[in-house]
Amino acid sequence: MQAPDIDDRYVRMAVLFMLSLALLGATCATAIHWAAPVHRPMDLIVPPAISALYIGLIVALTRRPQWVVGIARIALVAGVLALAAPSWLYTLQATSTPGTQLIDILPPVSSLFVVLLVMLMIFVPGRLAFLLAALAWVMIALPVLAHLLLHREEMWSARGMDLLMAYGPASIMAVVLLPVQRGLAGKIRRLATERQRMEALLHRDPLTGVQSRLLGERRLREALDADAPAGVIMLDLDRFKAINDTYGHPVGDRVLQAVASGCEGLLRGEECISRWGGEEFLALVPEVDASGLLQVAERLRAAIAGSPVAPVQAVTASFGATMIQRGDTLDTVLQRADLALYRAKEQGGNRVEAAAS
Ligand SMILES: Nc1nc2c(ncn2[C@@H]2O[C@H](COP(=O)(O)OP(=O)(O)OP(=O)(O)O)[C@@H](O)[C@H]2O)c(=O)[nH]1
Repeated sequence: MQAPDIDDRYVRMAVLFMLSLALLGATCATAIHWAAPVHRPMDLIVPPAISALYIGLIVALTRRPQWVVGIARIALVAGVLALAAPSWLYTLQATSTPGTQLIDILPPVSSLFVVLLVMLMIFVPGRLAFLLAALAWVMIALPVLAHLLLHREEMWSARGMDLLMAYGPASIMAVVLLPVQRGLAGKIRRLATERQRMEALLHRDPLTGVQSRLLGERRLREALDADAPAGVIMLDLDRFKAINDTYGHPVGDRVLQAVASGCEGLLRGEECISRWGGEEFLALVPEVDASGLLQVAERLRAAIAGSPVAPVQAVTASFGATMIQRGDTLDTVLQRADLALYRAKEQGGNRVEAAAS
């Protein structure tokens, strides 16, 4: 069976809480039955046996948290059996012993039945949950309800009405409403996955596969906010229009892809490159000084110029590099890088220019 996809830690806490409560209930029942003047064999066996089992399950859960779903299911099966035994036994006793009323002798376990159904709906996947809920209802609720319907004076008593509500409408509500909640939870999970997918798409440039401008701007803002040295390099392919015009757009696309992946491959650690527009890219270089930044730019320039993309004979790019300065905004730092890039273009391209500080 597939484990439900809910937050693991929360589920473990909930199961531990449920087991502890059940243990407390079973221990109290054990003490009460031992102290009672009349000892029925079942009262002396079921509560201590359940207590021992739940102690074992709590120990197992603390040692092997990853077993949580299996442990919860064992607890559920034990719970069904522990609730079914008194239901049948006390009903038979009340029916067969004149003067004995079921509402007087049945232990106060009807609310536990509703809790059991809720846990079933949470921990058992798909249709099996409904099947088990129906089985639990037949094993636990049916004998009590049948007895009450056949003994109207018991049914109309306060305890009788309480049992009727718990084993009737309250149980049905749990079985009907929880799958609705489960469906909504599934929908929320699907939406979250879809959102992650959309975000991933927004963060990648579809043609080159490097970071999108959106993510690039976000990283640049983070660098502006951080109190650490960093620099940016704006690069623009030289005479790219001519490449498109001569060899066609598909070749131009291949050049962009080759340049992007080549540059990305040369960057290290936290350094990153984003496609800024058409044939323009922006590299962000954290933890660098001015001369280190120029070295990175020079490395990129040489790599592009040294790796022609067939059939294009020569691919080169111009670079404008600037350090991020105190008080810079996105606009001011980009403007400085742009001006430096413009100077590199003016001087014939295939060169790196540092921004005037
Ligand atoms: N193949 C291809 N071409 C693109 C893409 N985006 C923009 N371009 C082209 O890039 C060219 C940019 O031309 P320009 O701005 O004149 O730049 P340039 O020819 O490189 O000139 P300089 O920058 O001055 O060297 C245009 O022809 C655009 O159509 C793209 O995704 N794929």
